[in-house]
Amino acid sequence: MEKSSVNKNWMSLFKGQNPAVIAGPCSAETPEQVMQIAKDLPAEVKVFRAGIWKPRTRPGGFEGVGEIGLKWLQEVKRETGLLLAIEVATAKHVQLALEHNIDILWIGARTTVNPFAVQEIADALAGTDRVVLLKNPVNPDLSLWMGGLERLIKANIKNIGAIHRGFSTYEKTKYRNIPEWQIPIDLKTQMPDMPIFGDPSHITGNRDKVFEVAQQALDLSYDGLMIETHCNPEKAWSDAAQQVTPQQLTDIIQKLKVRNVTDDTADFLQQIQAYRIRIDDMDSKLLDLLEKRMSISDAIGNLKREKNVAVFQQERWKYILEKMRKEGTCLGLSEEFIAALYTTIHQESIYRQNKIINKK
Ligand SMILES: C=C(O[C@@H]1C=C(C(=O)O)C=C[C@H]1O)C(=O)O
Repeated sequence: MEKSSVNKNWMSLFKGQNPAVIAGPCSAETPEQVMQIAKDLPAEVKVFRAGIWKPRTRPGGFEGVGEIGLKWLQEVKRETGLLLAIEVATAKHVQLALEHNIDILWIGARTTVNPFAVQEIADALAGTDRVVLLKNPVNPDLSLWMGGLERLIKANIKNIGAIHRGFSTYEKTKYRNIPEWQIPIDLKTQMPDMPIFGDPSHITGNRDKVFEVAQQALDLSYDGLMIETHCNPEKAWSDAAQQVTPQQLTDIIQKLKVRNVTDDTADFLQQIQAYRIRIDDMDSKLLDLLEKRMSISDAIGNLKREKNVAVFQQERWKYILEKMRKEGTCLGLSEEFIAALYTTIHQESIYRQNKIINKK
């Protein structure tokens, strides 16, 4: 990965606003609609978004106004000075976006899943100085997300970034697309210079929850937010449930707390250092205990080998998981955490015993 070729300089488009906010309707509907929303947006917003071509899950829905909408957006830019952001999904979209001086082009989650499609767009944009943002793929696959970004980098597109819009699930959950925060955290770890935007509208699918997810994104030091905004959300031609009004967006931006990367005061540094020493000490003890537990599991593995007993013991595993769930929740630890922790421990334990039992 050519890490050094990613830069955040293009973030200056947001004129120092923190958080950087891209806002506007899910879809451009009419010239009046885009202009009204653009004019009503709070002054903190410097980039106007609107979908021109809409990839719908099933045919028959509103598929976007198409090319004509680009002229309406140009009018918005002329009148308000807002920069423009749209989604592109094909080389043709890219060509039209470039011709109409769109400043930020984003690649949607349904496109990111297809490396051929991302490559086609990267080729069409090769060497551009426009900003290109890539949404995460709909499925929780970090490599696919990174692979798309790498295709943009390889096409010598300098001004790039990622958008976290959450991941599809078959089950109904609290949100429309589950955030799986660990995936963008891993992306940040692997591509530290990559600017990342949160898309609370698509994660939540519900305007009442946009604030909480936007705040969570800022708590993780995201560089910006994309928030769908419409003057009459209930009547919107697409994504009616998740769009906020310009007034609601103003309230959200005012309420959001931007976290500092760190704090230089002696008081903070002293306190955090003291805590971290304790955590380091406990981590060493945890590892020591885990190693001791694995040694006992190895001994059980040897015993099973001698007596020809199966490695996986369903009843015992069920008992441990239940017991630890109960003890854990009494201690204020979440059930999910206990389940994930013990599943990992059990997997390793099984893996080691398997090796022992099959040793030549
Ligand atoms: C350690 C054992 O083997 C396996 C590993 C377990 C564990 O690590 O706790 C529990 C049950 C078995 O699936 C055992 O049989 O007790």
